[in-house]
Amino acid sequence: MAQTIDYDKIKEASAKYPKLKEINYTYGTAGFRMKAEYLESVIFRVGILGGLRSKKLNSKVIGIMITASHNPEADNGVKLVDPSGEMLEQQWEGYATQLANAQSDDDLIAVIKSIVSENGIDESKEASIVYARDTRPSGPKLVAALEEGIKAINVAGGNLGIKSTPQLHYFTYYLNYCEKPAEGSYEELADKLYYEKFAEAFHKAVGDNPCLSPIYIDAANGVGAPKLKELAEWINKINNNVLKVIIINDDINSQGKLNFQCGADYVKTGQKPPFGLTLTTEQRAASLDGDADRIVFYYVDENRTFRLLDGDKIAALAAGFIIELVKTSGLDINVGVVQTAYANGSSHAYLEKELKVPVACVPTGVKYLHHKAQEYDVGVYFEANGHGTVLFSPNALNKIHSAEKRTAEQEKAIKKLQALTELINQTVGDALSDLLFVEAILINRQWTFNQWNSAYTDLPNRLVKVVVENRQIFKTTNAERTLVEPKGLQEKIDKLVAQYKDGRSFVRPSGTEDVVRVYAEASTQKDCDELAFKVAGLVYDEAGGTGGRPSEFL
Ligand SMILES: CC(=O)N[C@H]1[C@@H](OP(=O)(O)O)O[C@H](CO)[C@@H](O)[C@@H]1O
Ligand SMILES: [Mg+2]
Repeated sequence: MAQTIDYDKIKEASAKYPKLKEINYTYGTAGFRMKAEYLESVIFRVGILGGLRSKKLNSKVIGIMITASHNPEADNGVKLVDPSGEMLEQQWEGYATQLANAQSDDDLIAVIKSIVSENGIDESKEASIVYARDTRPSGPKLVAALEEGIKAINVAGGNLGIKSTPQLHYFTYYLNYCEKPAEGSYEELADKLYYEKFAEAFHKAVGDNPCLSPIYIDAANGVGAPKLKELAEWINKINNNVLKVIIINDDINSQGKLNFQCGADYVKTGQKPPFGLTLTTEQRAASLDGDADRIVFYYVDENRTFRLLDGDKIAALAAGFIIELVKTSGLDINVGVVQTAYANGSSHAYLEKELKVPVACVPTGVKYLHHKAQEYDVGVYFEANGHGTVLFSPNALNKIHSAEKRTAEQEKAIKKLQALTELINQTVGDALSDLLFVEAILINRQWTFNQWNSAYTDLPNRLVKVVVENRQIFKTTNAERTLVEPKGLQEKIDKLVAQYKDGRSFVRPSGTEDVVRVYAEASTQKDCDELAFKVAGLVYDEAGGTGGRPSEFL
């Protein structure tokens, strides 16, 4: 197919997807995300942008995912994925915003032409895109808009159908950097290659250790339900019963249920089990989010206290296991952990003092964590909310996969490391891959959740939202832990924090919601709540709080 850009064709197609005048779109931390009915023109244009990006990168395949993750079912969103499976490069986020906001069809053409000229894009280059969607009812209509965009810019598009976000990331990477698949539809291949890879790696990582008790998985009534079911079947086809998952909240066809009173975000924020799950002390459970790229684990202890094993706990488990294997193997590989300011203070202290591993703190948003993690041979990164993965550098992969002349013990450790490099989805945080590697570590250690949890005790913490007139006036530094503006506010926060044992609090504008977030922790829940609501009250009173002062603010 000749793939030159036909601007008249784009203009004609664009007329069917006029921009909604009153809306100002921003490609934020998680791409474009809002009520689904506002997104058609945006997604049409994202199809065009994907074509331009592919042409710019010498015909490499670009991924596009239509999802709004843990948001309510009525929302939707879209994000682009670069050829290696990473998030879209930052400069192009700006182009995405410009394209989405072009008012008329002529403006749109002008923006496209400026992107072409700024980037020296060869318009005649071949280009291709693969795209997928989650289970939201608005998905098919938005896919149709995307396909119109892809057609308008005359590039090849491959529809993967319903997939988890990490599957789309992995398949995009696969098409660009692995053997080209010989036959079969992309929709089927994107499942098969994924299941095959992770099922085999899981068996390698588990070895012949005895398996654990069943784990209940709350799939948030999202795409994780069918995908995990198939993945588990694939795993148990190789060796029956090695992974026993009981999937709940698996109804992907029922209106309004997606992420409703269930899912990783609900459990993490509310510190309680999802709808449909009453836990006994023996039960192990985990929750995915709506597009299956986050996971948190939990159980109730012998006092019937709910215990959450969040992203910080996953990072500690993974780092501890990998460090031990690296030591035993005798390989010269460094390990580092990357967190954000939301990581619990106890987890930070445990990593630095007990595991003696370097810990970096970066601004919120997976792309910052991912990039920082690339600086280590093995970079473990997790947001407290359960989104994260482990990256092995080319240097580390080379050492792990070509180590020779070792003792039996070293050999065993190296084999485990090799298995982990395959078991972990290194393109992006992946709830299903994370589930498998957590289970593999626990199986190797023969640990209960309680043993995993005992590494350190979380400091009580509280996250509060404050609605303000203009969140753009909040400027931070020091990986978002210190406010620079509004001037003088940080000093006042510091004075409050100083009144509490183990007190810590910081304030930052959200990148995904029109609110300012206040985080606080302290040695008791009572102190921590008091600190959080005092800081929230301070922000409300001194920095343009609006919509009524919530009664709990102090
Ligand atoms: C405190 C918190 O959980 N923040 C979330 C949230 O970002 P905010 O910028 O805080 O709105 O959404 C991001 C995208 O999903 C996620 O990466 C991040 O961890
Ligand atoms: Mg998600």
